[in-house]
Amino acid sequence: MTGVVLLHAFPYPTMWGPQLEVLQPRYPVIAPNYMGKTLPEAAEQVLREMDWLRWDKAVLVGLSMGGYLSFELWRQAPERIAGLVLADTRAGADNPQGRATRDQQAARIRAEGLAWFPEALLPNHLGKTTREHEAEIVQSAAQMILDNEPELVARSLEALRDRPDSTPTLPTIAVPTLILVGEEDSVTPIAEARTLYKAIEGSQMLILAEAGHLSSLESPTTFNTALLGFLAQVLS
Ligand SMILES: O=C(O)CC1=CCC(=O)O1
Repeated sequence: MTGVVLLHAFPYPTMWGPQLEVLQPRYPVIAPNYMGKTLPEAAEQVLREMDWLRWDKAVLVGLSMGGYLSFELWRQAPERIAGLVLADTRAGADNPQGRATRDQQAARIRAEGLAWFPEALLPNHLGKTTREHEAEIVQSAAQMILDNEPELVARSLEALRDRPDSTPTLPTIAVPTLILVGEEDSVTPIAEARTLYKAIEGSQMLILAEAGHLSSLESPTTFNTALLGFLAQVLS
């Protein structure tokens, strides 16, 4: 059997509500929470869940950190992957400044908890349109951050810091791939999506209007239409 695995962004393990709503009546689908795990550990967790469900393959839908994990899964078990949706993500590793910021943030979370973290993340993670006009989405994203166990957030920052450069992985990807990016994504902007599109042979790419980095939350209708269209192609 082939299912759909939704791989969340950091630190939003419960972000897939709008997608689960449309997918659950149509496809076998899971949305694992891998906060606190390294990417290799998270990949092992996903493969174990697929084994338990007796899925031989899955379409992976990875947003941001979920995209980083999709690359890791492709390296570990390409034979288990039927297709990829890479949303608002990038192939490159952190630069030294990015790694230092992860360390500072992890140390502050361990010292102070998470109360300060939504204000640090959301101005970048949400697009201008959402921040100015969608107070409910802003509030819900903030609550998702606060609902985490602080130590798991700190460990995930270390996992992000330590992820490898996936650029050499891109040309090896040989399954149908859809690349999505919010037009207002300032974290992994359109140029990053184009890099993926150019390096993954046969991939498709779509820019989502009025969405930022968390495009599945910010523009769920457009995101879901693109996702369902892709799944209909791959799983028919
Ligand atoms: O911090 C990054 O590398 C980009 C990012 C934002 C959310 C996420 O999952 O990763």
